[in-house]
Amino acid sequence: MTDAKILVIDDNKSVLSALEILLQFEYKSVETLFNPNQISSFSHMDQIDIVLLDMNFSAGVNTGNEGLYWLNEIKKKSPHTSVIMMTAYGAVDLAVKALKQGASDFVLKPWNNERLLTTVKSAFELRKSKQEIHQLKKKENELKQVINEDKNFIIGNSQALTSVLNLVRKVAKTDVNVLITGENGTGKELIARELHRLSVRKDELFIGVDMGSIAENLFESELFGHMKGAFTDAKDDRAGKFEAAHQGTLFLDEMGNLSLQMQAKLLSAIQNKSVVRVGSNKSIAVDIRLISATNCNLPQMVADGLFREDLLYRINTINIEVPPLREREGDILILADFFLKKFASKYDKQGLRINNLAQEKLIEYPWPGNVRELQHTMERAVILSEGNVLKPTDFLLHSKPSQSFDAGPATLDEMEQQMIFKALEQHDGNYSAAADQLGISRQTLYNKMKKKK
Ligand SMILES: Nc1ncnc2c1ncn2[C@@H]1O[C@H](COP(=O)(O)OP(=O)(O)OP(=O)(O)O)[C@@H](O)[C@H]1O
Repeated sequence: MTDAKILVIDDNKSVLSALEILLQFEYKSVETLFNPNQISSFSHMDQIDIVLLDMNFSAGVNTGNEGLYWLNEIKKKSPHTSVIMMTAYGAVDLAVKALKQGASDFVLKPWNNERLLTTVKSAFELRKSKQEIHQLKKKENELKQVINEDKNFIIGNSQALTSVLNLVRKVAKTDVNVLITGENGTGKELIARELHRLSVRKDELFIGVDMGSIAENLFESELFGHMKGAFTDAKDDRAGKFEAAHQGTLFLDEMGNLSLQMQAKLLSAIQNKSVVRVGSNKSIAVDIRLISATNCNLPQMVADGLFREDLLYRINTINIEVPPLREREGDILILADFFLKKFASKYDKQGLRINNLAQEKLIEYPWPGNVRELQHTMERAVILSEGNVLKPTDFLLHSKPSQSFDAGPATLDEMEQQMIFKALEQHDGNYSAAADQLGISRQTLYNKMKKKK
């Protein structure tokens, strides 16, 4: 017995009882209505899976208009209920009209029992898959909301940041490709998320890809996807980041870290607005808004033969330069206060404040690691704080080695961070040079920085 609810509506009582008997053998619940006027007061239409609806109710009238009218009323009450129209006058144009208005099928009277049961069965299958799609869409939307959640409060009111945000507002509504440049930790990803949040694509996904951390041999599979069996670890068909971002925004971070070979593949996908999964030969169209970011000087890299000019041209329709924190002096204390409150609440240390001397220290410091460094500095100060007032000695700042190393790092992690900041500072934020000095790969350095985000 199928767990479905059927409603039969017909002004002919013998039709009602014949259908009731027939359907009761197959379906768990069969209800009948003799008068279509009862449809308006029928309280649980949204729980009915299938309605079998007569097209002609008033005796002697066979235009089918009453049926179409009631079809409409049912759909208004419960859009996902499947309605099968029944008529003794098998006019094709009427059937077409009913189907156009949302009926799922058509049955001619007198009906053939077997055919009618098959029609009801298919209508029920259709109703089930529609319900599933509806549920999936609902889940998808909920997921999208969670994923796109407002992680991004852009804090600060310096002139430099205000100009950036004005540009962001202007550019967000368009679909042009944007390149965001600026030192590490200045807030480039936050700006990219803001562009997405203010765009027409805001209800779709924002997919971020860290180009610096993708190994060369996995590049194509990560970005364009793969087919099952395309390589040893390809256990299933998988969509890449481009496909995942379809209709949304694709954010490619650390663009300066791509080899020339990766650049060529990327350019081709951007130009063709399509991707081919590894192991397939079918091209899949993708509609994405592309935002890229880098801390490298790409025009200089073009001049040095390290970056393709045609790719730079493609990704850089509009350039948004995020200034370093030392050029946004007005933002330092506002950000410090923001992070102070955030971590005070996280570590249950409400009521903390920064004294004047410490505030001066924060303002004077050049913040080579920018906002990210300020964030870590505040977190550490909050964790280690003993009283309610944070003093200069509570802030361990790395650009003055004598100070910071004399004070001594609190943990191994801290020491690692100090060394990383110091190396980055010595090499003007150049990851490769800093990694060389530290004796680790650029990717490892990168992961260690990101781990602290
Ligand atoms: N104006 C801001 N307001 C609040 N938080 C900020 C701001 N700018 C940056 N942050 C925070 O600082 C951290 C670093 O920012 P983000 O990752 O956007 O920088 P980035 O320039 O993309 O860094 P990278 O170049 O290393 O990828 C994040 O935790 C971010 O939330």
